[in-house]
Amino acid sequence: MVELSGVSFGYQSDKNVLDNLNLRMEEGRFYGLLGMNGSGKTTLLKLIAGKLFAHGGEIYVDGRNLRERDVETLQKVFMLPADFIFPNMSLEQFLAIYSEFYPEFRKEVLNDCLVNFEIQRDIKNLNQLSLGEKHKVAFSIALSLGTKIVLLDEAANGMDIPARKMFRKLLMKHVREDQIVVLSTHIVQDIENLLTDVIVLRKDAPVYAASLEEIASRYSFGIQSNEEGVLYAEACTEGYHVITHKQENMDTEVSLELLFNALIKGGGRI
Ligand SMILES: Nc1ncnc2c1ncn2[C@@H]1O[C@H](COP(=O)(O)OP(=O)(O)OP(=O)(O)O)[C@@H](O)[C@H]1O
Repeated sequence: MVELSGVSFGYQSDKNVLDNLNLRMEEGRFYGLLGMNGSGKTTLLKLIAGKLFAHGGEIYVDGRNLRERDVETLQKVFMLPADFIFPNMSLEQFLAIYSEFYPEFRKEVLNDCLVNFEIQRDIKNLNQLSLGEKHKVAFSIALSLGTKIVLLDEAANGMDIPARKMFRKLLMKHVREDQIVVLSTHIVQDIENLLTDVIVLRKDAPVYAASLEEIASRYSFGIQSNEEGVLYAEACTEGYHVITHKQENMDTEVSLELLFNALIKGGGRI
């Protein structure tokens, strides 16, 4: 389990990016991390990965305080940064260095991911791959390291449409029940049908965190001809896409995009 208790962090002393953040992430859950540009998604992932130190509050991974930086705890977490850079070396050389630190590394998972992405296993220089290929290989490595906590920062960026589909399939296939996945993205379609929970960072409002079950039990998502009784509405050709309090006779499939818009500009009713 990952627990953040009153976590604050700012790059400048007079301005916090994250302020008194409380969150809890559990095994077997898949968290979609959403937020506008600059809302602090990457910063949050870096804090959980132990790359940044919280200025206030504490972060616990399986009950161990991340401030201790003990190897056993750090081995449980892997973050794939959005701006990762591969060194000039072969895949084999790279794995020889990385897999050493991650005892749950599984070559079979890596091979399966690469085959499905149609990437040759024998990569002589990781740095000479195309952008999309780099993202496919980096994501394949991230999945194969088998860490308990997998943090993916906009990991499907640079992938074409079939690759994004494969990205979702591989996550479904290879993520274990005891893992926690947190994936930040601006493209909610990348994670719809995959995630179990949503975390939305908002610049001037507290973080919103809820499971999809909770959201579906509280709200109805549907189409109405008017804005009567809605918590949030967006005009569309058929009338309005709306969020209302849970209604028995309304479609309740959660629309992440509508929920996100409601949370960002909906006037605080959700
Ligand atoms: N190294 C840094 N030094 C100073 N400020 C930084 C640094 N990294 C990020 N920031 C600032 O912190 C804020 C949060 O940045 P962060 O990258 O966490 O946001 P984000 O939600 O991941 O954004 P995006 O969706 O654009 O990737 C931004 O205002 C950014 O300018």
